[in-house]
Amino acid sequence: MTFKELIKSNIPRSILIIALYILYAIAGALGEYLFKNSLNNILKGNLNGYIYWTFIQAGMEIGAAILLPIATIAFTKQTQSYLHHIREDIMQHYYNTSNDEKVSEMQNQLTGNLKMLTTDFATPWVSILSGVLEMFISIGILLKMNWSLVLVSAILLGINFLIPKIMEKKTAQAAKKVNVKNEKLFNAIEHWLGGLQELRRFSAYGRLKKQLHQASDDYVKASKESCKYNTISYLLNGWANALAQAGLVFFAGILFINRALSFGEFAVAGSFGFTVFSAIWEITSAITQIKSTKELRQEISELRHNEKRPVNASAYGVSVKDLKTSYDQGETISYPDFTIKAGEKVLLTGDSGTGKSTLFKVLLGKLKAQNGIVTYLDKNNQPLENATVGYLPQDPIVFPVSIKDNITMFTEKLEHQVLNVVNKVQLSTDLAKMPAGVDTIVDLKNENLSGGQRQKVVLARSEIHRQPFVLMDEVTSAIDQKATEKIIDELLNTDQTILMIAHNFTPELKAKFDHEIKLEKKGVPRK
Ligand SMILES: Nc1ncnc2c1ncn2[C@@H]1O[C@H](COP(=O)(O)OP(=O)(O)OP(=O)(O)O)[C@@H](O)[C@H]1O
Repeated sequence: MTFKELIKSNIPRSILIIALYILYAIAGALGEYLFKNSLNNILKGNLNGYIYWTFIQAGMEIGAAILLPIATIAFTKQTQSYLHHIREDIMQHYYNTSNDEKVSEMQNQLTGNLKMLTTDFATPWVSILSGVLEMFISIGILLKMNWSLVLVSAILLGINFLIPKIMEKKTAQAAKKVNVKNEKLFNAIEHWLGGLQELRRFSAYGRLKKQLHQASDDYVKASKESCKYNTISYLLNGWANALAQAGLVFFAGILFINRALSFGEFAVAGSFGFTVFSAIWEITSAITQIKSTKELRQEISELRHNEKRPVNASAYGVSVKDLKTSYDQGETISYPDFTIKAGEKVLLTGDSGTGKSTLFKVLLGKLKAQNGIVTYLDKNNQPLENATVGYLPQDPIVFPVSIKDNITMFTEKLEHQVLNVVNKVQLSTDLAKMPAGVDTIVDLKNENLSGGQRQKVVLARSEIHRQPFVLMDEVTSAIDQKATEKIIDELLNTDQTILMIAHNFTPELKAKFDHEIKLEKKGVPRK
């Protein structure tokens, strides 16, 4: 996120915003400057002149007061539509990355971080824009009155610019810490509130409270620290600014005594000094705020740098040789060599913890093999590079749309096959009990589908999309024995290649598969 990008996101609106701020600054400055004429007319005892200039001045001030909110609304619109694009890019990024378990990180990026960008990046730019304009116009007016006023202002300004440097690093570090703690808080909410029912069942409110308390405490502490450094920075800037204003008024007074300024000019010089230094204060505070978001902006721009999701060919089979994997600080798991040819139906069995799910992670490219070769095969069982395989997890993922859409995944041309696949996965009897049938909307909150029904929906989805090679992780674990047997018969009757993890299958059911890969504990695999 850069200012240039923000401007470029809608150039005509950007021009309008800049024009509105220029007009606002001119109207405001003229209003102040013309006060000089009112004062000089009072000193001369000219009432008509005084009234005339006072009305002109008031007109200018009213104009400025109307222009500012219009400019602010236009700028807010610009920022929000730009953030909308960023939000879309971030969504695209998470859609494209293969690692799915990042809900809390995504939430943090889409809510907390974008909010932070609005308050600490976009809004300060308004202060900079209006501040710079006010400063230049005021300096121009001071120059018109007496060049030495500008010289003294410049020296005082230099000092004012240097002051914020003292706190810059601290405020940036503190902002980064707030971001880290915010993500941790989101993580805690996701992980602990996700299991609320279970915690209730075991009366574990104390533990829930402790976990969330800790995470929110850390976040509050980091926010407080960030606020503390921002306040110190604000105070330092403010003090330097107040001193500079007093210095300029003092110098204008000397010029008045030496008759280098009229009384009216002396009076408004102070007010222009105030405008210049207030503008500087606003600008420096805004710059500090913007700089504090540097790392955050870098992180977001990396997220926005979306690479296209590669479209890989579909695998029809796989060959595994000398495969070993291990997790950090975990045991090494060795796998037997095996080949699954196109169209074969293979069962993957083994006790808990023998590495069945880990093998799936390697085949899906989510986990790197420590040793060995995994070769995907095409239709003719020839090696294939960078191929994709389908995957059905044990916990079926359904969306809050109709059962039909959950099966077709919004591909209209597949709709005519829905009833056929619904029969194959034994979902028809379940649908018969639902008044809306396949048009029943899946209610994730009230769970209107049972675990077994959800598994059937996901199996139907896989069946209708016909991925040539699918890894299935206990996909019938919640379905009754009779229906499971019928579903397996249907699955085995297709030309799909299937590698299925299953527990507790009867010997008769197992015998229907082409072969079985049995994993054993302690890295002693047996085929
Ligand atoms: N993310 C992880 N980090 C560290 N160790 C892990 C991780 N995931 C799994 N393991 C370990 O790897 C081993 C194999 O686990 P895996 O989940 O592959 O077994 P599994 O055969 O699928 O078990 P189950 O039948 O219970 O699902 C286990 O010892 C497990 O503790």
